Amino acid sequence: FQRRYIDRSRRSPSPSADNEGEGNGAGDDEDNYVPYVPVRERRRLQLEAMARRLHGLGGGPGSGSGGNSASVSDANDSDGASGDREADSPAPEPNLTEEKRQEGVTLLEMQRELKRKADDVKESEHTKKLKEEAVILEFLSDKTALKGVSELAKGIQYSTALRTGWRPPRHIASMTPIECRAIWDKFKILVDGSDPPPPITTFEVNFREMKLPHALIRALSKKGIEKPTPIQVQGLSTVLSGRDMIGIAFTGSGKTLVFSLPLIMFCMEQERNLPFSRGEGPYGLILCPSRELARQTHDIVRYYSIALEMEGFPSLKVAALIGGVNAKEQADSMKFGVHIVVATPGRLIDFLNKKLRQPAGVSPALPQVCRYICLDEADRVVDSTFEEDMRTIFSYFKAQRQTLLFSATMPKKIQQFALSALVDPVIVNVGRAGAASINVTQSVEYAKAEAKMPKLLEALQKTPPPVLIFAEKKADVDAIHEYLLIKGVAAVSIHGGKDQEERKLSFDAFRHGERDVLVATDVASKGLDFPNIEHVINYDMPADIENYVHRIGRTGRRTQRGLATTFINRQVDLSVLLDLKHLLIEAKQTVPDFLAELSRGEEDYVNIAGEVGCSYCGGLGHRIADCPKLEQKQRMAAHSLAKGPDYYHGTDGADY
Ligand SMILES: Nc1ncnc2c1ncn2[C@@H]1O[C@H](COP(=O)(O)OP(=O)(O)OP(=O)(O)O)[C@@H](O)[C@H]1O
Repeated sequence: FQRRYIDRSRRSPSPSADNEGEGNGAGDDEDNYVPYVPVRERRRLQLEAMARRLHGLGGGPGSGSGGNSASVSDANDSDGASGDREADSPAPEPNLTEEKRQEGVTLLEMQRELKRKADDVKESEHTKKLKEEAVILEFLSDKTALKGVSELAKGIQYSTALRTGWRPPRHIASMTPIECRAIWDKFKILVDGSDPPPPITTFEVNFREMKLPHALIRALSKKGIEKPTPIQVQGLSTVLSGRDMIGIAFTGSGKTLVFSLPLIMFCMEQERNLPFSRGEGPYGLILCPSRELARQTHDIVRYYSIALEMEGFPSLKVAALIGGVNAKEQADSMKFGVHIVVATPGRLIDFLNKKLRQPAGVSPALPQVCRYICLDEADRVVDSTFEEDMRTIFSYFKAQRQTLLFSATMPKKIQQFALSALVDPVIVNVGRAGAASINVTQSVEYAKAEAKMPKLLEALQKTPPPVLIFAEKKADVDAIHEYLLIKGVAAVSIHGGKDQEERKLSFDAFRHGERDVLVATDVASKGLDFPNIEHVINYDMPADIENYVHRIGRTGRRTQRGLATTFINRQVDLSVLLDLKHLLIEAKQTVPDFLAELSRGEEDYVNIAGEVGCSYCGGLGHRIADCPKLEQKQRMAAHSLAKGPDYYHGTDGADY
């Protein structure tokens, strides 16, 4: 299994991989066969030989038994990486050792000197690698800013964040930096950016802390929401203060409320001051990568705004612009003014480009008055729609707005892309961007293609329903769905090839517990919050590790625990498997032997000076220079140049 992967690797194998993957050359020349000696053993033999040589020379300072044993134990104590290098580097020549010995240098000192040199080499290699990566990243970043056309034309550069009427209560605002840091440390929150607003640790009922209305606190309470999660502790005060923000936190950790609640509060304030009239709005725009997620977010925003309206607050109009649904009806719903629009990017662009017939009175340039834009699952939105589409959307803005990006996975590349749209942002991290939720137990099983279906039935026995099954291809989703129905399992399915009505029916049946199993492509992997999913089964490993993180994040939400089972086999790309291996290690999960054995020497560069993994896709098992996703994207971009701009559209990724 391992050999196959090493053979399929696009990179030239490392010397150690050559040794391990001797299948290629084995038998070519049996006379030349040299048995493999493990590194630790080689190092021990070398040290023994050196010690013998020193004994043979009659001893001296540091060469007595005490000196030797100190050298050996010191070498054994050193970490594996440096040990490997020492073992691979040639042993000191006997005459050199003798020379040094005569200079009074002990074996221990020589050993330390060798280690220091090896570390220096390693450090300069790492610095070089980091510089190379910065150049690649720089090369990949398009210099066209994510801004409105008029801003670009007039050279407008905003330097301060928008101001809102919200202020933290005095006892919170007066917290010292040390007090803030203590809260961040307690909740494991990393905050970056100038002068971040203070964290707030409770949704205090009597207006004192987050200053949310009682009606909203009650509506939260009805959903079992009493205390803020870590991303809410820092995120809500940041957004309520009007600051731009990048919010990164585990799947199921409550990011949706961080951008929804402040937006509702801002719209209430607007509506109170100057009610929206016919054709006006929206004030806020939320972009989602899939229709189902857009619908879910729309429903959440409606739930809280209706709860407020029932208690005497102004009525807010919330509209959805979602592909696959009657466009005229959607446009009509905005006729009388709209406060908040939740959209998928494709339908929004059609709307902005006036491809859709708009009823009289509806503003053709939607974001003209828009002061708030949020990209939920931001990396997925940008990834699936392309940066160009984002530029189109941003080009319609006419004034400064508050810009927010949220996701559980947010590679550096995406953060860099977004920076031109952000003004003095605050970056809030709870856990590493791209880390899997710690509430999910991850199990990885080897399954040959033909054994997957029976194994699926076995996996379904592991937990009670509801269970989500993911597959990469639409055809596989259909095949699994049919198989499960034949076996008597109450299953439904969704993918990008089904019409919207069918998708909605399946989705609702599963959400309301009328069906036990939902089989889906990645359209259902991002952001969807089905209640109490017990088990996520990956019928196949997704082509990129971020999708894996999103898929398994459909279970283990809030504080619940969940199980994820993933089938892998030799068809999976080596890079993706290495990403998976390191993700499992990071999450302290059991790594099966067949995965643990896979290696191409990546351990040495998974973490370079604190920079972990690939800055393009976030995978932990490779660096940007070896990123399979980047490679594929560039190949596809070359194709699309030949085929025209619509080449990508219509896939499950671009779920318009
Ligand atoms: N403070 C809270 N206490 C308890 N439950 C909460 C809290 N905040 C949100 N929730 C609930 O947690 C669930 C997950 O929230 P949400 O969908 O916002 O997560 P997310 O971080 O956006 O996940 P994903 O990355 O998958 O999109 C929802 O059911 C939500 O109602």
